[in-house]
Amino acid sequence: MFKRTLPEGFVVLSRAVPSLVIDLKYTGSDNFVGRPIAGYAEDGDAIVTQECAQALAKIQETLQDPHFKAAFKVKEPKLVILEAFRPLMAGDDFWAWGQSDCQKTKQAYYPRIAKQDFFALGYLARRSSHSRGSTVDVTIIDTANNQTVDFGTPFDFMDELSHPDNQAVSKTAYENRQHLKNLMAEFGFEGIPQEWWHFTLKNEPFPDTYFNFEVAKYES
Ligand SMILES: C[C@@H](N)C(=O)N[C@H](C)C(=O)O
Ligand SMILES: [Zn+2]
Repeated sequence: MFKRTLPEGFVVLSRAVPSLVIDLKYTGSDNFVGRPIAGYAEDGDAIVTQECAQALAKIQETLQDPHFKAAFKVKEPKLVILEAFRPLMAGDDFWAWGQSDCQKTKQAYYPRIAKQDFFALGYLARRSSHSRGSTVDVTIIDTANNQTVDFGTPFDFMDELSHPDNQAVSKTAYENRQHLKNLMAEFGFEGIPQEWWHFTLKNEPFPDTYFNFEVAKYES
């Protein structure tokens, strides 16, 4: 039987750090395009570099610290991975969708901007840092009550309100974003000005390489 293997240096996140919650959005239709994205199998694994997985393990552990539980006002916090490695072919799919006329997700994901502008405004990249394997999109859930921490906007809401430093969100959401940024920074991740959920490992192992293998089920 055919067994898929990952390129050297990459790991399946659910095996490397079983305590994380994995909820990849681009394997299905619950996303800003409204359908699965090219390069993602329905049962695709979250994939990252070894270095990224190690840092995420430490973040998940540190989230259990009373300081962070109090900061986020949660009892049993878990880091949720919404997006991890993204193949280049997905970037091409996003680009083609951005040029198309389909507007079925506009109200939910980009009510105040045109989707053609996502790339210029920095909400989406055709050659994304995700394709280098050390970038993740995250949120936090309290598994004691299944409530997601309030970060002010839904994931992938393409709007100024999602800018981490936007002060038009509630004080709680603004502070939660700052706590998340600090937690991620403690383990080497850096965010971007447009999205509170998007972080790249600064010391990434493949800073100049963009990969194009599928997000599928992998044996190792
Ligand atoms: C689309 C969003 N989840 C994201 O990751 N945006 C950044 C800018 C990217 O595409 O690299
Ligand atoms: Zn991202």
